[in-house]
Amino acid sequence: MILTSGLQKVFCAGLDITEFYNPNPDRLSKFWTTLQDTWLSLYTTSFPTVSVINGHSPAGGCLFAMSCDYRVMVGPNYTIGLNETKLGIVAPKWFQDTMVAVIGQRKAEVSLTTGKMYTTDEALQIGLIDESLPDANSALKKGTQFLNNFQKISPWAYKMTKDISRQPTVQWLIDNKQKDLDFVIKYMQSPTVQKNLELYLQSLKK
Ligand SMILES: CCCCCCCC/C=C\C=C\CC(=O)SCCNC(=O)CCNC(=O)[C@H](O)C(C)(C)COP(=O)(O)OP(=O)(O)OC[C@H]1O[C@@H](n2cnc3c(N)ncnc32)[C@H](O)[C@@H]1OP(=O)(O)O
Repeated sequence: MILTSGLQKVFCAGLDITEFYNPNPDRLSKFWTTLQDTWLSLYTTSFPTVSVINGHSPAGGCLFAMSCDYRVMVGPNYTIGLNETKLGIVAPKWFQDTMVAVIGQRKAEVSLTTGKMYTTDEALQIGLIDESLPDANSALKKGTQFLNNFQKISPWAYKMTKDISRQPTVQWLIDNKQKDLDFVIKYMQSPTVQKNLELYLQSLKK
């Protein structure tokens, strides 16, 4: 499966920040549970996945890209990263662990604490993406070539290998789904977090 965007310059703008601003707890609960379930499904697919990152990919966009098996990004003008600290919020543990699995503990810590958005070249250098291509068509071709590798791999061997590799992060969320949800709902009601989100939303307006 190839995950890509039909938009001109945005792969995924991340989660809809307006869902966190002045949230209705019931609605936020459904929103966050849907996110948890979507991520669990994407991170544990029984088939190979590639993200063809054909535009900017902040926060939740970066999470979805990192959850695929391989990342091909169009360069040099787009950016990718977990920028939550720039919004004055904290990337949840499972977001962080997904990044650690891709780029390693040290680089992930620097990336997460600074909320850095990496250009395509920088992302390639730190291993956040696997390949950089100059346009969307060649990126799609590269992504397809990667998937073709699996024609000669046993689906069972593929899935078991991926499960072993991703199990700790997956299991943590399965075991802590409700705790994670309760924390997000409480956290999003904090006046400080709300103020940070208000300022960030204002900064996005043109
Ligand atoms: C101890 C443990 C703690 C655990 C607590 C857990 C709590 C964590 C919870 C949340 C985690 C959230 C993760 C996220 O994904 S947050 C979202 C992060 N996203 C961003 O920062 C992206 C911001 N957007 C941009 O940078 C740009 O819009 C860009 C994607 C680069 C596209 O640029 P451009 O094409 O120029 O688009 P515009 O700027 O014109 O945007 C158009 C309008 O859309 C609005 N917008 C953009 N992104 C978002 C978004 N993610 N959510 C809501 N709204 C968004 C933007 O304001 C424009 O609005 P308008 O047309 O009204 O002006």
